[in-house]
Amino acid sequence: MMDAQKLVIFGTSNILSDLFDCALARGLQLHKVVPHLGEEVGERDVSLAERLRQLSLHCTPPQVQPFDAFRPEPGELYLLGPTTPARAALADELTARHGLRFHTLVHPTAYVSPLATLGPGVFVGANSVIGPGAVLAEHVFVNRGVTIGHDTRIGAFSRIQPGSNLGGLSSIGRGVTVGIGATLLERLVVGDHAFIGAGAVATADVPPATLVVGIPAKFKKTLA
Ligand SMILES: CC(=O)SCCNC(=O)CCNC(=O)[C@H](O)C(C)(C)COP(=O)(O)OP(=O)(O)OC[C@H]1O[C@@H](n2cnc3c(N)ncnc32)[C@H](O)[C@@H]1OP(=O)(O)O
Repeated sequence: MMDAQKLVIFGTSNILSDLFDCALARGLQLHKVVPHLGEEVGERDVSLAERLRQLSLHCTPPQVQPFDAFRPEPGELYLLGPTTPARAALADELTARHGLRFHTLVHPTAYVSPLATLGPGVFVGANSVIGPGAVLAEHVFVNRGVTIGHDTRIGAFSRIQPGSNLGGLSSIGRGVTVGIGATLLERLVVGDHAFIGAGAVATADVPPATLVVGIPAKFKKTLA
């Protein structure tokens, strides 16, 4: 029998359990978690230790390895743990140190058109649908229950939060966040590092590094 492929996750975030869930649903072995920067656990967050304790009730939890002790081993698959656009620096560091090639992880309940293209490091969560001709650049994070319309392109390190719907023929920049439950009409251009607030309906193009909120989505502030 072939050994299961071994998933290594770099950095932690509140989304870690979704990555565990998806990996298990895909039959991957949870091999290692390699924390990056010190973990900030807010009052309403769940710590890595607690996540691993909960996981150990179901399966063998991954080993936690310090960042500097990590060395690549054969049979490993690599994914980033944090979902903020700031994780671009982590990807760069791992590429520079170890020349890693990142895995593309898709939940088995997601539908990805065979005519779509997913870059390395992309995650697609449960029940999401990626339409034909869609192109997701490296490390795009698609949460649960998202739809991406046909021919829409999404730049590297963008994250699309649960239940949001993106129309077709749009161009979404790099490091963009689409908040939970937002809707973007078709044929839009969203600039790099823009933020579409939760529940917004974007009916027009969004300039780079701009927060828009509401229905229809309006300019709220320029982001640093
Ligand atoms: C599995 C999971 O849990 S995934 C979770 C995913 N989470 C999300 O998608 C959340 C996305 N976050 C948001 O939408 C947030 O509201 C943010 C990031 C836009 C808030 O940004 P901040 O810079 O903190 O804005 P702040 O809270 O200071 O609000 C600024 C103004 O915008 C308003 N505002 C903020 N968010 C929204 C929103 N989504 N819709 C309407 N108005 C909003 C605030 O009421 C405030 O208005 P005011 O100036 O009249 O007082």
